[in-house]
Amino acid sequence: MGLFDIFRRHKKETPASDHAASTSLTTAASASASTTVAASLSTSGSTSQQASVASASTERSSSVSQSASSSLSTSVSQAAAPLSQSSLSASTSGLASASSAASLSTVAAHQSTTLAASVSPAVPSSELPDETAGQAPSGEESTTTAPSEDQQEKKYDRGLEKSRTGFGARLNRFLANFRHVDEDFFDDLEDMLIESDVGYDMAMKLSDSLREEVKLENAKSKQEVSNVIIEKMVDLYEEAGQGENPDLRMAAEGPTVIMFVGVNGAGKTTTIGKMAALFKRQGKKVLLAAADTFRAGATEQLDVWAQRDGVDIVTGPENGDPAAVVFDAVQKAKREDYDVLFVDTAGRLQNKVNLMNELAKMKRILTREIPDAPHEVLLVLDATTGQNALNQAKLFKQSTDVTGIVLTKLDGTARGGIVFAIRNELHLPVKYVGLGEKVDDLQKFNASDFVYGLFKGLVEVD
Ligand SMILES: Nc1nc2c(ncn2[C@@H]2O[C@H](COP(=O)(O)OP(=O)(O)OP(=O)(O)O)[C@@H](O)[C@H]2O)c(=O)[nH]1
Repeated sequence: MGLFDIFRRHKKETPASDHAASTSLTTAASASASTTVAASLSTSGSTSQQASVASASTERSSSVSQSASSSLSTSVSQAAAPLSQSSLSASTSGLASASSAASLSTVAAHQSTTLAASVSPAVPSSELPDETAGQAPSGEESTTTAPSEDQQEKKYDRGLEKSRTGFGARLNRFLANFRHVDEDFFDDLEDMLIESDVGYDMAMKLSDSLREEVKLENAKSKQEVSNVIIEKMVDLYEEAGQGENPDLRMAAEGPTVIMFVGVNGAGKTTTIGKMAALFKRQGKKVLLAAADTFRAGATEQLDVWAQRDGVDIVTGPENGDPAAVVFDAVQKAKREDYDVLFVDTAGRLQNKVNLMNELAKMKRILTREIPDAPHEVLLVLDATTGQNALNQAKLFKQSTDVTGIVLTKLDGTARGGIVFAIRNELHLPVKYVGLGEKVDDLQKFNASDFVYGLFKGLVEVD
């Protein structure tokens, strides 16, 4: 479907005067994702001291993963504490984080931990302790009442407000200076697109194909040029998305297993909390696996969500073997007929190699226990980190079979162009977007509605 078909469809569905409030959305109820920092996956900034520590930790971890994978049981010995955090540092500024990470976080208790992963029963939210504030999701609403379709639509519209106004304002500024189509026009267009986070590659492709198009369509007025730009963007976006499946792949029978990966602070835990609430509301029996045993407080944070959502959780001791938690969780999911198992993973280990080894180990366990699991490996990316998020995604994609993206904090960025860059450069479907910190702030992603939301008001349709 071309751009103008999308706009005509929306126009037909919605009275023109009411357009602003009505980005017709898919009604996938919500749950959501979220926050913070961007992580730079790189070894840059690491000192030689770190480098040697990092390599020591790599060796250590690979021997651990080998022994653990050959005889996987809940009791696994492993290197617990981080040796060096240089490679996977979480922050929007790679250098800042690399240097803070440069202080070698110590040592590493090479502990042997017998992991008796514990299973917490769900606790009614009325019985939640007050001290959950702070770690807990900030949403106040009950997870059992689904928001109405109308509320959902408004939320989606509000969540995209920044991107829409930011993108629109940039395009408008650009067009305000428009005199005629010449080389300066294309240079400015490329700058504008790169600023909007559509990615260098997409900006160049777009500018190249516009050269032809503007001539062909004989576009002269601002509105004509604007329409051609937007229509071309949508065409390229749709082309790059051929064959993508925007839906979650569910198991034909038995538990569906969904693994969440991504750097610290991208919003994995929050997304799981939101998605668990969503599935619970749909009547599914949901189990969470707290396999981020490395970050202090990560298990507690997920536990708070489990209690709040009224779903069960499998946890292990801090610094314990995450693979053991996964093993216990998948066993429980099979034995007790859970519909969905969500696996939270660490965003940062000693280094990138260790992180990827850990993820691979967890996947092996899941596949051994349920042959087509994990059914999804969702990479959680923080939209506010722009190109940094894209670079992380490339690294994760190289080392893990990522099947889709959850793009969080879309409410916090004025540069929604990242959605174009993800599709164009990664060829991975964005399956859900996080539009806030609350439990209902997760939306199933609909590409044409997103595009409509970005450009409405900028396109004139007959
Ligand atoms: N505004 C906004 N905030 C979000 C969204 N998703 C998550 N957050 C916030 O982002 C912060 C980090 O989220 P987490 O879920 O802890 O991130 P994580 O990836 O699990 O981080 P680690 O547990 O450290 O690996 C929290 O403060 C969330 O409330 C979103 O869609 N919008």
